[in-house]
Amino acid sequence: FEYYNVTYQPVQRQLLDFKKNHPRPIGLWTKNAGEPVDIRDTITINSDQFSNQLLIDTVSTVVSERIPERVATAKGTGAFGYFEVTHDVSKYTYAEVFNGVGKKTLVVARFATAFQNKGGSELAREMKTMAVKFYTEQGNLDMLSISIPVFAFRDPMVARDIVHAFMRNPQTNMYDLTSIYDLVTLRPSFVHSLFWIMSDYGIPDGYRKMDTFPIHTYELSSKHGETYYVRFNFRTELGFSYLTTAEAAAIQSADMDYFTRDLYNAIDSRNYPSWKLEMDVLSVHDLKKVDYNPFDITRLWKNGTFHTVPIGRLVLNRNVENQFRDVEQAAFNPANLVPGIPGPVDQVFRVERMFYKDSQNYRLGRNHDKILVNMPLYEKTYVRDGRPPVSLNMKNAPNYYPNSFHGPVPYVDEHRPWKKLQVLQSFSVDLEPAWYFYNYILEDEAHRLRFIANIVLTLVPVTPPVVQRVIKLLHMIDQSLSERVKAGYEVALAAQQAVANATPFETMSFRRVPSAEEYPLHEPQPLSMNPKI
Ligand code: HEM
Repeated sequence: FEYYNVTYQPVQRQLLDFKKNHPRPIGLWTKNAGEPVDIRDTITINSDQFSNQLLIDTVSTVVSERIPERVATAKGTGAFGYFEVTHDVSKYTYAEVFNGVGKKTLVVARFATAFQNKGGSELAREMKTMAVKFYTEQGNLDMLSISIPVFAFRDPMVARDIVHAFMRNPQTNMYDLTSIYDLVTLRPSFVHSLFWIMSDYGIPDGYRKMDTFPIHTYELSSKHGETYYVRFNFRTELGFSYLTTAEAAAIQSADMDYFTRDLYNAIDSRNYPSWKLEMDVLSVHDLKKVDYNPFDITRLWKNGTFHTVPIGRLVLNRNVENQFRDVEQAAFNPANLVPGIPGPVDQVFRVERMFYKDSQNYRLGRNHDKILVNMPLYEKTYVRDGRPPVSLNMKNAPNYYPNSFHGPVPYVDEHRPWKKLQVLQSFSVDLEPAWYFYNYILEDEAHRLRFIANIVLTLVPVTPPVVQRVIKLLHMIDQSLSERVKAGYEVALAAQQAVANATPFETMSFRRVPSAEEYPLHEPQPLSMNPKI
């Protein structure tokens, strides 16, 4: 391998690496049913194509390679790794995965950017995500987390509207800032998360360098029957770092896959990305004292009302070998919980419990839990049949419950809490968290300026009545913020106008090749009137 150039990035030399690891062809090529391929079948021009099974296999499989992309977080990548318990948290939960310092659990993690389609840009200013599936001895625990600590809404009814407004316009097929700001001003619960996105937290410098937050307030139970309410945080051990809008734009012009590249290269070079997992804790006693709703996923918990407990480390140390098999087919479901973690109690979670399954049934099929990457370490169910994969389909075991013939039996979880908190939420929107964010979470004037510049930049293409509503909403949050955004917006608009005036738009034909247009066969026909339009 004289041509093996070690200065290539790992992503660029994957094929060379494969060849290095396999000095000879990996075997005989076969048709789909296993018959070895004769070399004369590989070229089909002027042959009896209908008798060529290789051709039929090839074309019929390539045309059906695609499955629906995820409706959100379609553009992503993933890796395997492990979670190691570093602190004793048995006081809070009896979940095996978090018990026993030094204990390691295999995980698969998927990273994505929220609203891009599969081929989209990772440099977009939007939420990034990390979903982790812990293959625990008590079943899969899935934690879905996002790169900012608050969510956009707490009424699940708007889940569809955020997907529609933040993704492509049905006519123009373009991302449309007008629809985004329109929805934000009509549903002001969005504004707090939008503020986080408009700040430096909106474009982290790659997946490795972002903190992520599972958002919901989870109920935990201890083996002594105590209940705790916690918010988990994954804190990157590399330290959070971000890209400015200008830096991101510069990178994007050359590399829309910057985050994927960075993650793959780092893992391949053994710079394993890692996060500390910790939790902010409120006891039932604390819960009664707080003057805010700790289950509201659009707001932060107030400093001084909770304490933080470290749990362990997440380390990603193995790139996946096949993205489709292990990442595209991965089905993360926040309802996949384990004993000791009864899970979130808010109303958004209740809807997630129902509809992640729905999305995965649609995307991957009803038996998605039997796809290799989703299979738990141990599983015995009464689920049978349906579209493949069916795995062993429980072979000849009894297929109904209860039965008296030794099919799988339930156990008694002695520590399971017998009370369930019922959380009621109010519809009113509190703008104080957004005010607090602008004045206190943005740590200095320089960050505030970048934040304002990012808002201004995104307002320029928005239709003026919606801009007015944005300014009004900002005014209700903080008067000086709205004045600064308004002033910046007017300057940006004037600058844009000046540029437009200086360079009048001209159309020019660059056609170099003859085309049918130049040799019309018939006069253009008027479009027939379609009564349905
Ligand atoms: C009613 C509320 C919600 C709905 C309807 C919803 C819907 C969805 C859907 C349909 C997917 C694609 C799932 C798939 O096909 O595999 C998804 C992915 C995701 N969602 Fe949500 N979501 C909701 C709330 C949340 C919340 C509160 C979080 C915060 C942690 C969240 C974080 C994520 C993440 C991290 C992914 C990516 C999973 C992956 O990488 O495969 N979602 N969501």
